[in-house]
Amino acid sequence: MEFLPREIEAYAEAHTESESDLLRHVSRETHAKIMRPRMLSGHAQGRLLALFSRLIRPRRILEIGTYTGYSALCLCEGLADDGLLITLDRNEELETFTRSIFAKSEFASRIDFRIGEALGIIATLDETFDLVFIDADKVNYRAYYDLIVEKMKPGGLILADNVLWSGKVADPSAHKRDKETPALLAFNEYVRNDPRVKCLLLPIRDGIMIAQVL
Ligand SMILES: C[S@@+](CC[C@H](N)C(=O)[O-])C[C@H]1O[C@@H](n2cnc3c(N)ncnc32)[C@H](O)[C@@H]1O
Repeated sequence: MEFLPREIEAYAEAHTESESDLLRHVSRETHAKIMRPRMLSGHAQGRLLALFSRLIRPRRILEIGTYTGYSALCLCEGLADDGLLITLDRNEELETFTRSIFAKSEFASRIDFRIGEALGIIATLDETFDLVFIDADKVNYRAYYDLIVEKMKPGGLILADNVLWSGKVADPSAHKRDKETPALLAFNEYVRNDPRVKCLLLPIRDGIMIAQVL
């Protein structure tokens, strides 16, 4: 499914800050060589992630679901001078490709890329975060959120991608067709009712839940 009519997407992108040469390279190489390139955040969403990061100037960012590094590089754009981004992915087959992308970046020394199951790694992190991007397996979103919300600095942002799941969350006939839709329905409801945060479900691309921790 296209998230937006193609001509609208093209118009919006034409009136949005361009991608850097490195981000264009990541996108091109991912589409040419890697399975499921649709998972990559892409131009408009990447610019939004970069904007959030530049507004917050985070010292610590956590990303759950690195894939080929596109969104990680966008999130790094606002890092404070002594800032660090930790990014996690369980797919060992992507490691060499993604490390080679990070090595080309001005942020290479400030990216801590870890391979493994996200739940296990997050539980070991003894950090507090200013910005978190959840973009891994949808069935674990609630578990990631619960682990992370306790590790957030006041005012910090938790962003969760794909919370509209191609519109299935708003289509009752689709609610039982896969395991992701009920998990995302429960996640969106949980965040909406969580007194620890203020939230906005932003219907850009596949939907981003934005939760600001009080
Ligand atoms: C949608 S992609 C991430 C895209 C990337 N954030 C971007 O915007 O360019 C999801 C990634 O999460 C990883 N993933 C899925 N389940 C995971 C888990 N339980 N632990 C760690 N990584 C996981 C997958 O291997 C995949 O690379």
